[in-house]
Amino acid sequence: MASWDKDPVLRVEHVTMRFGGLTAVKDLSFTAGRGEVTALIGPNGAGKTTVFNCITGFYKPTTGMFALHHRDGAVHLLERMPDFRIARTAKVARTFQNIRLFGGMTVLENLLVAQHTPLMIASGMTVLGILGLSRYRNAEREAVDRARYWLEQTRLLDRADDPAADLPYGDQRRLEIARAMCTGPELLCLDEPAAGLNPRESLELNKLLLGIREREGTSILLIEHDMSVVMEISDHVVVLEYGTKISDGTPAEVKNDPRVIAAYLGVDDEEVEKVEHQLDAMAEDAR
Ligand SMILES: Nc1ncnc2c1ncn2[C@@H]1O[C@H](COP(=O)(O)OP(=O)(O)OP(=O)(O)O)[C@@H](O)[C@H]1O
Repeated sequence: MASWDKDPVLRVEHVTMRFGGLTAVKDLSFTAGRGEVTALIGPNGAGKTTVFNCITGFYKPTTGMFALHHRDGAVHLLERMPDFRIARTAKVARTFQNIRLFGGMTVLENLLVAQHTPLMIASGMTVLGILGLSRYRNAEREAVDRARYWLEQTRLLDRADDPAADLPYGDQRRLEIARAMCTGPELLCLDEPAAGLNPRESLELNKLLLGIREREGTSILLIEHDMSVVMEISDHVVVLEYGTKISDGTPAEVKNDPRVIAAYLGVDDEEVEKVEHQLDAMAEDAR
């Protein structure tokens, strides 16, 4: 049994998402393992972002289930929860394909805003609480410490007081990851984190993500077009094409799967069908 099936953090079961007449995701099932990096890959328009948008509550799937398993055994059915509860209760954090920071706020402020909810809870939701309660002051100190920790991990500490919009592109991408990590997620969803990075920044991103997996034990689900990132850091790769899963396995298994090769080489549909027939015949022979 694959490691991701033994101890899953996320189980996606028979998910279909339709937009009017267009089926963006078709009967998709896969599992993401706890403490592992799972990559969701596929050509443009394959349905990857739609899956992310369903996981984080931006869309509700037409049918199907997303079960998020916490370490304490609690299971959250994401498709039944509003998006703020997916973030707060199920503890799923995400970054976006296009960076969405508060550009006018400082780098540090971006990380403190991300921790707004625990701070408000500590205040008892009252102004007096904010002014007087030691509980609030402790929570505030913890929020600053956590922000500082993630600024160190992402090598952004020296830019803490600069407006986020002033950071170079690669730094902004790392800040987005720091912001998501400040919420203490069970599952971190990253939408094309390597997009627009140069090779050096890409290597640095790999190190950061592997560090998050090793040190924090955070499970990561990743959409990525950069195959050097996918092959280097993933434990498990799921491949979509036209909304359907065409392959699912370790990076080495997926890389050598003729269906994946065909999908990525952009051969015409007839050719893909031919390869599929060959594969089916081989599977038949093997039985
Ligand atoms: N809100 C929407 N309304 C209608 N169609 C949509 C919507 N969102 C996505 N789609 C369609 O669903 C399909 C899958 O899109 P999606 O963005 O999920 O693909 P993707 O694999 O993330 O692509 P890319 O790699 O280019 O980001 C596409 O045909 C897209 O046009």
